[in-house]
Amino acid sequence: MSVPFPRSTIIGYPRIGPRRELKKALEAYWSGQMDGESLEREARRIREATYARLTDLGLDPHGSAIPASFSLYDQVLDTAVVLGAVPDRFADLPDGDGVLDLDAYFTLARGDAGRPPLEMTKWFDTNYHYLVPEIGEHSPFTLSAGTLLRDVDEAAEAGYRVRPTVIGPVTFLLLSKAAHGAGPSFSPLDRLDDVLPLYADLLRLLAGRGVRWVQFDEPALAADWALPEERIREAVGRAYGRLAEGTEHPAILVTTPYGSPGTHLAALAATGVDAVHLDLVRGAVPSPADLALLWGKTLVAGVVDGRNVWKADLRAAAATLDALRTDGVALSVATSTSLQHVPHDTGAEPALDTRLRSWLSFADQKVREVTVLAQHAAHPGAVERDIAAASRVLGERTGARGVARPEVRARAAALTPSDAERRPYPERRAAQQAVLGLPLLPTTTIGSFPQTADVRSARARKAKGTLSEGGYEAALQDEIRRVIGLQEELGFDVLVHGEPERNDMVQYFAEHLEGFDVTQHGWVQSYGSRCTRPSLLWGDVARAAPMTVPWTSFAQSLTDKPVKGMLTGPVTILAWSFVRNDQPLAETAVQVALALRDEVEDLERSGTRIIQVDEPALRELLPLRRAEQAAYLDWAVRAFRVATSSAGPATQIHTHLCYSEFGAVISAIDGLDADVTSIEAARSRMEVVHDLEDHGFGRGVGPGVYDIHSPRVPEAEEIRVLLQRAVRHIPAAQVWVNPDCGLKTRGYREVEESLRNLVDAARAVRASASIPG
Ligand SMILES: Nc1nc2c(c(=O)[nH]1)N[C@@H](CNc1ccc(C(=O)N[C@@H](CCC(=O)N[C@@H](CCC(=O)N[C@@H](CCC(=O)O)C(=O)O)C(=O)O)C(=O)O)cc1)CN2
Ligand code: MET
Ligand SMILES: [Zn+2]
Repeated sequence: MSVPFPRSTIIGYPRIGPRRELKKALEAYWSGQMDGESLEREARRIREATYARLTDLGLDPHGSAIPASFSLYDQVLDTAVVLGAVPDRFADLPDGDGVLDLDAYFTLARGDAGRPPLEMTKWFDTNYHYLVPEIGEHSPFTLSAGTLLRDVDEAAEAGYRVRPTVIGPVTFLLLSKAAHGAGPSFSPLDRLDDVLPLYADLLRLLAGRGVRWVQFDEPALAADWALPEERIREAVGRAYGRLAEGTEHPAILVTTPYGSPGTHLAALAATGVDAVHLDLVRGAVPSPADLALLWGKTLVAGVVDGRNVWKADLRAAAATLDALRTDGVALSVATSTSLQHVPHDTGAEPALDTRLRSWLSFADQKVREVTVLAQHAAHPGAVERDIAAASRVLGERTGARGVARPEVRARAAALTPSDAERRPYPERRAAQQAVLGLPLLPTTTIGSFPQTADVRSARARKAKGTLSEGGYEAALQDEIRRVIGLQEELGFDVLVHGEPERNDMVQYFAEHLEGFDVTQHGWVQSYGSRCTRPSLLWGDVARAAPMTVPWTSFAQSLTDKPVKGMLTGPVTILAWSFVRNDQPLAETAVQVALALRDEVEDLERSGTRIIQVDEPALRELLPLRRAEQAAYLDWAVRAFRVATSSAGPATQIHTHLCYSEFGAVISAIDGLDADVTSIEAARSRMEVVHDLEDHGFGRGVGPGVYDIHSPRVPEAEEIRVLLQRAVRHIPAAQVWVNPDCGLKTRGYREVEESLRNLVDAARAVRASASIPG
């Protein structure tokens, strides 16, 4: 019999540190300013501080309630390393005593001169990015559990019995891609039987270290995949049937965050696993029949939202827990997902409006909510005061000024279909060509130029008050002058102002729109050491004044070439913010769209002839279950069109997409009705042009020809080959030439050279392309 599962837990905690200590240590190490020993020491300090903090907040330090969920870079990479699933090109990396050396680990994550890193992609429907393991038909697996064992021992030394967390075998293989050279019918899940013995060995090793509970994360069970559902269900049953066999292993918790496991729940419940976690925020509350399946196990009820920052409705959560009370099923309380998606502590935000702050719950506050609800589950009525206090706050939030603004709602309600409709494309195309007179294969960039240390430091000094508004503005104008000058010198056809005024493409707009607030320290890991501060969208959204017009107009005053206005689209603004949870996303999207519509009108009025509205997160919010996708794409496309459709026919609307595979949503992209769509393509060697061709995409497209995620400078010849490939599949008259994405994370040296090569390549192809019609 296993030891009981703790009454309260969380399934993961932020790793970056309350003041981004891990980010700073990693970047210092990578730049050679910190040695490996110091980095390891800092990481250990962060882990121990986390255990101490979680103990203070009420998790049992000895009862396996604290997850050992730390990672130096990414949890999927960590599991790949545990399984020895390292692609061939890294075969020569040193691996001493079962612990991959630090530099080897970072080489997998970041690549080196001769080797590209593992590919990075979105983690479910979040703004977190994981590294994609590459699994071939015969890739060897070898257990390398050193880091996991070290974490357990180190915690024990400090007085904690923690719960190791690993990505479960089904999710690990579903998230992997087939290694280069695998047959067309191969899928990494075919290797399930080859990884299970390693997982079983791992369990034995952990048991030997005194571990009582192990957590296997299986978020993949909450999504639909290309493989048939039965195939995955069978894999779940086989995997956990095997791992839960016998008694010589720690008890097993399987988590299913980000949605409902659907029919996989029965498969899981039929195995000997000891506890199952359900996401009861995004996923459905199980029926009595489903509950009966869990007889003899612990149901770890994820009732506290791990994706959002609003104080929990404790009364509703308590009612959910009451409904789950079932004979023979032990109940434990948890978060719906890992807390890696939320900032550490609202206590770090003294500058935030006190009213708004009282509505918020970051990671540390959520741990408290979990422990309060666990007390309710054990002794109904015991925490009535806390529950009543939470309801009071919720009531205040509902009635607070700015949360429901009649004029904003009336405007959204008055929208008609024609407000989301522009003139037919052929008419627009002719009008735009008359105004713009662009050459074949026009060249442009995606918007941002390198964010220099000077620009960031100017922004930090302005925030501190040591640089005046005027001084800041002058510094940014200097930067815009440099960016315009550079683009003119390089010979670009459509220029940008470079976005130096933006700390982040979403936060900048949040700082200028009503209904939003921003935090000082609310950082959330996006990938590796990179973080964002998601904005807080708490009220009805409206635009008080133009947000971008002065910068764009200033840039336009410096050149005769057209300067593109640059906005972030409604879906992306929602995806990268913490959004109010008291109304459907679709309604909030329309409000943001209307605020952007005002900006589009002002840009147009000030003489801007081209306006780009970025939607890199269009694919990110796509529901994990197919059945819900059409409804989402419908409102997402409509929001974009509401934002852009007031533009006259001669105004050219661009959009930009990146950070995802867009093949699955090509129809929706077409539905945006943008005149020009730039889309990430260089990293995948132009694969997307096939999707565009098959779809018969009829308007302008700029498949990226320069991978901006790496400091490598592409040769003109290489870019020319990509462009040639593009014009073989898409009529040259439709093709634009641009990088994959913005240049803000790059340095000027490599950018200048790369852009010069890009313009050279465009000229070469222009000279050779036949102009149809
Ligand atoms: N929100 C969002 N999500 C996104 C993206 C994106 O651009 N934005 N891109 C995709 C990939 N994700 C990314 C996420 C973050 C970064 C990134 O570079 N983040 C920066 C922070 C950018 C920022 O907010 N900068 C601020 C504040 C920077 C800062 O740390 N300031 C220092 C002081 C600065 C100084 O004195 O030099 C401090 O506060 O301590 C600014 O420029 O003003 C980082 O982690 O370092 C890149 C890609 C998908 N999701
Ligand atoms: N306009 C933005 C930029 O160039 C688009 C970025 S998409 C992540 O940075
Ligand atoms: Zn982009």
